[in-house]
Amino acid sequence: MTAVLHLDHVSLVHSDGDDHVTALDAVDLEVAAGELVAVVGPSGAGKSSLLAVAGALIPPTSGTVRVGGVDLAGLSSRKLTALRRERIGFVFQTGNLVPALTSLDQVRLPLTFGKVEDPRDPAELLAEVGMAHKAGSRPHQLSGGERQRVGIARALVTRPQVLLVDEPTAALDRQRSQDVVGLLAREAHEHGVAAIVVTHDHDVLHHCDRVLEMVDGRLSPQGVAVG
Ligand SMILES: Nc1ncnc2c1ncn2[C@@H]1O[C@H](COP(=O)(O)OP(=O)(O)OP(=O)(O)O)[C@@H](O)[C@H]1O
Repeated sequence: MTAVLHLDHVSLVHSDGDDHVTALDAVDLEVAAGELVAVVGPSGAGKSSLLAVAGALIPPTSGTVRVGGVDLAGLSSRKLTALRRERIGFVFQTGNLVPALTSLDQVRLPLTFGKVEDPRDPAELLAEVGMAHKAGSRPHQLSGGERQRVGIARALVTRPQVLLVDEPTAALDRQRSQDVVGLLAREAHEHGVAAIVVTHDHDVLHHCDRVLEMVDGRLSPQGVAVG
């Protein structure tokens, strides 16, 4: 399998005056096209930092991040913005939808920021995530699970190579959590997306192809002590 997302010895140190916090400590990670990787771990372990670095939102302090073979360190801020828009999809805890927009317009939104080669059809995508019947609804008319589905469709409309998902089930009951993570797995597998989902929810891990654990900024296969 081809790895789409490569992190090679990535460290991230947050500095605040004389205070230094190592959020990521020499992280190596490869995620292949069509693979859903779960990252679990205690609060403050560095999981959000991992998504921020993998998603080209924060440059690492050291190490290399490559998306689709492109080393992010070599890119201007304009090129980084374009790469984020075209190749990376983000899904946040609560869906992060725009209050005034209908579900269909939420999914169209990423296509209005600039030219996208070969986007997916927003209406078809909405149907694929089981939300065609709510195409005209606004976020306040949707349940938490429905908002997440719309947020997932929005993240996928540009056909990203990489999908980064932060705690998608935090606000959901058990059944909806299963449905949402099952949907993420299906989308990753069927559309060849390299996906990472950060979660505290151990009930959804069976949907994922691999489970990694982050402790004190270090990443290891779940159940393996970090030394
Ligand atoms: N901007 C920042 N400045 C300073 N320290 C930061 C900053 N962002 C994160 N940190 C620190 O880096 C470490 C990792 O934080 P991060 O948010 O990545 O953890 P997390 O695993 O996502 O936690 P949670 O599960 O609570 O969301 C923590 O010690 C945190 O306090």
